[in-house]
Amino acid sequence: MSPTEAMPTDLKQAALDYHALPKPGKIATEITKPTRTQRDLALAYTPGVAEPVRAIHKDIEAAYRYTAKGNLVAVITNGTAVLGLGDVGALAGKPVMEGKVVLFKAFGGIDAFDIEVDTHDPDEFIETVARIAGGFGGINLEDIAAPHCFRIERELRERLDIPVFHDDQHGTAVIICAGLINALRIAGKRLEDARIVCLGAGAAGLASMHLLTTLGAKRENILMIDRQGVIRSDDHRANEYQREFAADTDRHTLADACVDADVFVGVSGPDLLTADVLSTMADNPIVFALANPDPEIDPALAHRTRDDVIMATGRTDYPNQINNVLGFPYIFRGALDVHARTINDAMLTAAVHALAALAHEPVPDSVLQAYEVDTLSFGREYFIPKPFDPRLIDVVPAAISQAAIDSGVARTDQAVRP
Ligand SMILES: NC(=O)C1=CN([C@@H]2O[C@H](COP(=O)(O)OP(=O)(O)OC[C@H]3O[C@@H](n4cnc5c(N)ncnc54)[C@H](OP(=O)(O)O)[C@@H]3O)[C@@H](O)[C@H]2O)C=CC1
Ligand SMILES: CC(=O)C(=O)O
Ligand SMILES: [Mg+2]
Repeated sequence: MSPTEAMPTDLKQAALDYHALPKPGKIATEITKPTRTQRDLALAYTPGVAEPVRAIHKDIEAAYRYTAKGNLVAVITNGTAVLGLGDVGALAGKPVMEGKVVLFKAFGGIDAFDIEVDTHDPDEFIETVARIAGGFGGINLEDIAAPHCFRIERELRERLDIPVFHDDQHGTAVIICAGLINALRIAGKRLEDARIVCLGAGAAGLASMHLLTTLGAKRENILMIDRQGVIRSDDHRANEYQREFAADTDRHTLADACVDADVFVGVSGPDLLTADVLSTMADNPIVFALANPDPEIDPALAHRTRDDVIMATGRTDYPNQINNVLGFPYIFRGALDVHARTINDAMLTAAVHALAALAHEPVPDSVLQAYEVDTLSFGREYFIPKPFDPRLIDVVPAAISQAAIDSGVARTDQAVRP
């Protein structure tokens, strides 16, 4: 039985009530200026509002000074890969997008709007986003299925001079890399030698394996798998993005691939890693079962199967939550603080190392209280910071802003937080 099937009905009902009451949805807008008097209105609206209009007309960079642009991110989806639920359509993706808006605000202090674009045509999607992007300081693409997500992100990056960031690719990649650096240390293994199996060769899988190789993982040690099996160089079905990882191997199935593997990364769907297959992995196997809401293997089953397993999921209710919530609020915070034009690999790498290092530091009491535990210290049950860690907002954005400045993509060389 998967964890969600095991989820009590009252929790499912509580989730529906949470979203419905006391008023529908999870977000609203907030006014930041006085609006009580005739004079307030004359400033906020006509005639006063004409002054910032003229200033921006003369110099578009003035939008950062006179509008909410600099602290505003659009969370945009087409609903084609919503969590692990698949192509549920743009509107059904809205609760997740509102959720991302909540997390941007709660963890990053960033204002965000969710936008659901109802099209399966990547060109229509790109055109829609490009035309509304100017009012935002950044674009967070969310839950857009591979392979369209790759072209959508590349073309929008080329067209826009604000960060365009596909969270499921790069946010996930950052957290997987940070978690894996630390998990490998616990296992007593090196990234350079690790034999890695990645189940899911879509947005999250391909971006994560790509970032891992830039950090030292060997491409020849990685096997990528989708519904058809291992992506091999002698089959011709791989798309242009998967071909980077097409392997010279006679292993065809997930079971073949996992024999003696050091690491399993699951970014696919529920209950796909069986106990039998986990049994064949190398000693101290690292299992990141990251599909949401149901992981590739129930952690309880994994621990019953192997007492040496080093385990993480994408969920909040188990130890070691490898989830992009640890990434996007802080990555955008660091980027917005220096009005960055883009988010590049140097910034992602800075985030990886900042997150990995923080897990080695003593854990603040507020985190222990939030998780109702007496102690947490670096080890099998804690190798990635908790989302409620109050140090994240200082440590990660600072590393991102500095990397943006050093790599020449910041508009200012001093971080300014609105
Ligand atoms: N913890 C976290 O922070 C994150 C977790 N995820 C999770 O990762 C999963 C994938 O997301 P994303 O990459 O955006 O989606 P995509 O649609 O881009 O890719 C999904 C990939 O998973 C493969 N897959 C799906 N079901 C199976 C299966 N039964 N057997 C083998 N392969 C399968 C697909 O193969 P095929 O093409 O053959 O169908 C495809 O390669 C989701 O469950 C999502 O919740 C994603 C981002 C962040
Ligand atoms: C966490 C997330 O972004 C996902 O599962 O799609
Ligand atoms: Mg997502």
